[in-house]
Amino acid sequence: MIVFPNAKINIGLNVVSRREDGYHNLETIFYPVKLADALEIADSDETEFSYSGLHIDGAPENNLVYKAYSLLKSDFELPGLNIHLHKVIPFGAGLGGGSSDAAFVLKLINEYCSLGLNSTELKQYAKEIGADCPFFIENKASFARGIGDQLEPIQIDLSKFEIVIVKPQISVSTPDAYRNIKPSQPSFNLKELNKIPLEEWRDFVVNDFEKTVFPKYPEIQNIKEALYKMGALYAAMSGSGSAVFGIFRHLPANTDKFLPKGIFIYR
Ligand SMILES: C[C@](O)(CO)[C@H](O)COP(=O)(O)OP(=O)(O)OC[C@H]1O[C@@H](n2ccc(N)nc2=O)[C@H](O)[C@@H]1O
Ligand SMILES: Nc1ncnc2c1ncn2[C@@H]1O[C@H](COP(=O)(O)OP(=O)(O)OP(=O)(O)O)[C@@H](O)[C@H]1O
Repeated sequence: MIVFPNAKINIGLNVVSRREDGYHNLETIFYPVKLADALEIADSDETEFSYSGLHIDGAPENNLVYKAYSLLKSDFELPGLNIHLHKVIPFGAGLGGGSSDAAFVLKLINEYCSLGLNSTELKQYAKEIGADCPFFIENKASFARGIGDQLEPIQIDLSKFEIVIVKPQISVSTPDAYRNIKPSQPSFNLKELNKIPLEEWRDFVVNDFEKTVFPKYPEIQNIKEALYKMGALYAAMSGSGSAVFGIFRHLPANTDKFLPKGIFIYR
C-alpha cells in the first residue's frame, strides 16, 4: 500500500502569545499542496524501515516515521511491517514534511492493520509527535490556533491557481525562529480570509516570522519580491521558513529570469 504525504503552506501566521510550556499560541491557515513524499507499507517477518530520496539529517530512530510507528506499537499488537519513505519535500523549510510523514504513517498503519482509530484519536497521537502533525490527519484547508492543533475547516479553494514553492539553500531552525519572535495580537483575523479576494490578501495577511527571518536572510525576502515581480497574486514565507510560496493565475514561462540560479522551484 502506498500513500503520498504532502506538504503544507501557511497562509498568514500570527504568533499570538508565549505559553508556560515554552510553546507559542498561533493563528494560521494551513493549506495542503501537491508537493509530496511517498510512503509504502508491506508485510514483513520483522519490522524494517528504509529511506531513499533526500538525505534526512539525524539518526534513523529520530525520524518522525519511526516515532509515529513506535507510538502505535506501544498501544497495539502490530505485525511485522516493512516501511519505506522516499523523501522529496525539503526540510527546514516550513513545509511540515516530517509532520506529514508521521501523520500519514499513523493513518496508513491504522488502515493497513485495521486498528479502528477515528480521526479524533489519530489527531491525539499526532499531537504527541509535533504541533504541525494533527493538521495532516484530515489534510484540508484549516484555520488553526493553539499550538496549531486546534483546527477548524475553512472554505478556501486554490485549485484554479498555480502554487509555486521556492526553497533557497538556507534552512531555518523552527525553535530559533520562535525564540526570536515578540508575540502580538493580529490586526487581521485570518478566519475572515475567505471573505476577501485573493488579490487583496497582500494588504491584510502577514507571516510574523518574516519580521525576524528576512533581516537575517535577505535572500529569502528577495525571493518573495521576485515572486511578486513574476506576477504572483500573493506571496509569503511558509511557517518559519525558508521556503517561500507564490500563488499565480498564470506562471510566466521565463521564471529563471527572476530567481537566483540553481534554486529549487516546486510546482
Ligand atoms: C512554524 C510552524 O510550521 C507553523 O505551522 C509550526 O508552528 C512548527 O510546528 P512543528 O515543526 O510541528 O513544531 P514542533 O516539532 O512541535 O516543535 C519544534 C519547536 O518549535 C517551537 N514551537 C513550535 C510550535 C509552536 N506552536 N510553538 C513553538 O514554540 C518549540 O520551541 C518547539 O520545541
Ligand atoms: N521524515 C522526516 N522528514 C523530514 N525531516 C524529518 C523527518 N523525521 C525527522 N526529521 C527531522 O525534522 C527536522 C525538520 O523537519 P520538517 O520537514 O518537519 O520541518 P520544517 O520543514 O521546518 O517544517 P515545519 O517547521 O513547518 O514543521 C529535520 O531537520 C529532521 O532532522
